[in-house]
Order: sequence, then structure tokens, then C-alpha cells
Amino acid sequence: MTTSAVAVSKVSKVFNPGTPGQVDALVDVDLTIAPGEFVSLIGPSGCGKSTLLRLIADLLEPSEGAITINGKNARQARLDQDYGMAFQQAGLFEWRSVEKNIELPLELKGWDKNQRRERAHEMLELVKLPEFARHMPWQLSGGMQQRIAIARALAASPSLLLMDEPFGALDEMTREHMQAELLRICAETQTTVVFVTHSIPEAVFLSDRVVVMSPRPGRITQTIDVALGDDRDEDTREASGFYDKITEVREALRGIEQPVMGGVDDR
Ligand SMILES: Nc1ncnc2c1ncn2[C@@H]1O[C@H](COP(=O)(O)OP(=O)(O)OP(=O)(O)O)[C@@H](O)[C@H]1O
Repeated sequence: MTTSAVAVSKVSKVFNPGTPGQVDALVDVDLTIAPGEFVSLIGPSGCGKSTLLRLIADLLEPSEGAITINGKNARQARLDQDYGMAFQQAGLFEWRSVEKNIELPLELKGWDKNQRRERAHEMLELVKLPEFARHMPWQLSGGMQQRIAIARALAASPSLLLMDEPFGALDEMTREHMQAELLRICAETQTTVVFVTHSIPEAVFLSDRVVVMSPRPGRITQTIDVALGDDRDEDTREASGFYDKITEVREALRGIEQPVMGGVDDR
């Protein structure tokens, strides 16, 4: 039997337990992700998407339940740097050149200088920005910075990539381009991805499975298999199968109580 890439078992998360500020952020969440699978988490603001991602990354501890990454507990997986992370803000270090940003996780792993440089250049080829190695982050557009952040997240060849709205700050055209790039990179590297988004079309375009969550308390209400095929391209966005899946996800989200501020959009 193949070990799952991520196994979340009966996980609950309560913030500030026993105080007036108690928040039942997640209740009884079960989620198993196979190696190489691309899974998106979608749901209204406050339903616990980021909390679930942070629990998987061992940035938070579950109140109940257990999480394993490649069969290890989440703490060990973090120590072993089994995953890379990318967020809405690219989060590059302004005082480090592009190549030095990409080298950072390799430095932490103790790679020597030549190996690091060689790997950084391979990653720059992968994200199609080889000529920008010596540039500083502020000399790059938002989309280019985001590609560098993905290159950095993937530099140490983690088998798992955790992404929290990584394209949320990008314009629509750049965003669609980045989605296609991410799919290409993940296919080439066989990376498993857990991806948080507010966008239904983004979730449908990228994912093998879309996990729909509801707030108060946060739980998984439905999981939708997408399977648009490995040959997805820009034409896929105009195919009827794409619209059918968007409708399916939208209907799964319908009936979930929407907070006044924020929520899921159709972008
Ligand atoms: N450190 C914390 N302390 C207290 N409450 C928290 C903390 N982090 C998150 N929460 C609460 O937990 C709930 C889930 O938050 P979370 O950020 O996971 O939601 P989300 O689905 O990612 O939301 P959004 O889509 O708006 O980013 C919210 O009610 C939030 O206020």
C-alpha cells in the first residue's frame, strides 16, 4: 500500500479554549491526499482553510486528532523540510538577490555553495526566468516574484507543496498564466499540492480534487473529483466540462452560510 502524502485524521482545532474568545476553527476533519495529487481547499472566509494548511505545516498544533506527512508526524516532516510553502505575498527577502532567495532552503539544509548555485539556476530555468538570477526582488513584477517564490519552495525538491492563495494578488491574465505554469512544474516534478483559494475556476482548473469547507465550526462538507485530464491548457477554460465542474463546486458551496465580509468568488 502506498503511504499517503498527507493524512489528516479526526482533527479539530480550537483557538483560545475555555475563554470568551474561543473559536472552534475546525471540527473532526478527515482528509487523505495521495502522492502527486493536487487538492484545493475552498470555502467562505473563516471556514478554516488556512488553519488546516498551517496544521499540516506544523505551524499550529491540532487540539485533537493526528496529521502525518509521508507517514511521519507533522513535526518530523517540518524538521526534515519535507514540504515547501508559498503564500499570497511572495515573501522574498528584499536584501537577497533572486538566486540567493532560491538558495535559502538549501542553505538551511547545509548544501555547499556550488551545489546551491547550480540548483538555483535549474529552478530559474524551470520557472522560465533564467536571466534574472542577479536581479533584486524589487526589480521584478508581482507575477515574476511569485514564480521566484515557487522556485524557492521547490528548490529542495520537497515532495509536498503547501500554497495559501499564492496567486491572490495577481491580475487575471498573470494569474491564469501562473496556474498553467504551476501545473506544468508539478507534473514535471511529481509534487503533491495542497492549495487554498477563494476562486472556484482556479480550484477547478488546477485540482484533481476540490475540498469544500463550511464555517462555524469549520468542517469538510463535500469533496469533488475534477479530473479534467493531464493535457489541460487554455482551451480547457472554455470547455463545457470545465463549466460543469464550476457549477458543481458552486452548488456544493450554496447553502453554506456566507459571512457578511469576504467569501468565495467566481474569479
Ligand atoms: N491565531 C488565531 N487565534 C484565534 N482565532 C484564530 C486564529 N487563527 C485563525 N482564527 C480563527 O479561526 C477561524 C478560521 O480562520 P482561517 O484563517 O483558517 O480561515 P480561512 O478559511 O483561511 O479564511 P480566509 O478565507 O478569510 O483566509 C476564523 O474564525 C479565525 O478568526
